[in-house]
Amino acid sequence: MIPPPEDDGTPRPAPHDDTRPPASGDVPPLTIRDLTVRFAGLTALDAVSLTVEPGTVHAVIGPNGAGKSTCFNVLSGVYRATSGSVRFGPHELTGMRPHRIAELGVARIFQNLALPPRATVADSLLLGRHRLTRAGFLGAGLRLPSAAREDRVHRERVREIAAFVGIEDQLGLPAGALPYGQRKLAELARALCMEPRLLLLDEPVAGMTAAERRRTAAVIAGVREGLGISIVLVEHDMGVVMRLADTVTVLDFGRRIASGTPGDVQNDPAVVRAYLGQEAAGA
Ligand SMILES: Nc1ncnc2c1ncn2[C@@H]1O[C@H](COP(=O)(O)OP(=O)(O)OP(=O)(O)O)[C@@H](O)[C@H]1O
Repeated sequence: MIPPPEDDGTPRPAPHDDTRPPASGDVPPLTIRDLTVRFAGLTALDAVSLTVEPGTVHAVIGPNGAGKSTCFNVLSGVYRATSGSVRFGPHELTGMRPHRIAELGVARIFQNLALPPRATVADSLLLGRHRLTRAGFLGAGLRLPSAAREDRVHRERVREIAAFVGIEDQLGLPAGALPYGQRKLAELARALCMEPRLLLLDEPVAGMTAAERRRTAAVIAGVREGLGISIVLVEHDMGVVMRLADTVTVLDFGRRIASGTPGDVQNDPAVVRAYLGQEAAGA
């Protein structure tokens, strides 16, 4: 059972059960080489390279329009690369369909809310476990004892993950009835229900209150430390980036302009110029 996280502490997930693949130790590097994406004359990503080491948090930051979402869309199979390569261990992800990428253990949460609003949070989280279900449609339909047993195990795991994220009391509610911040936490929980090896987080704290931001950051830190999975984080909140990231890659106009520890990139003159340029443009 996962203990509910302390508000100011780092939550820790439970040990593995037999319905999910071991994450830690089974996480390959994500290697992006010379990734280029063009849209009708506009180069959204220009020969970007980066490596996400197993079990680390790698933040991708940059001013508006820098190419962060485009990068995520290629990683999750939504966009096709014009050229370059994205490897997750032995698998080349470019050209793969989104569901095949998901089957490799790559889970994404979106910038905008994506949970079905009328389904209960519990049902949405159970759907996240679809890839791990062995009984299949027929076994579940025939109410075989093995299917019932498996269903119980999955429901228990959903409850553990919900408690870990701090939404256990909301499991019976429709997702649409939850306040915005809790809905985003429910999305994070759904992604964790896939037992991913690589988690793509697209602005996970955008629109949240300060307390929800702290909670989400603690959950993400707990996921990294407890499960050992890799996380790619796109986030505008620099406090969250600085707290969570092991490595930061900075994009500007589709190009990688810096990469290193949070401390390194924070003081990099090219990064300061890129962000000052954005402020000047917005002024
Ligand atoms: N489907 C598309 N068709 C045409 N242009 C696109 C498409 N998707 C992104 N772009 C363009 O690619 C560039 C990079 O956009 P992208 O959304 O990746 O930036 P971003 O760093 O995620 O920005 P933000 O922080 O505002 O979300 C922008 O100029 C954008 O207009």
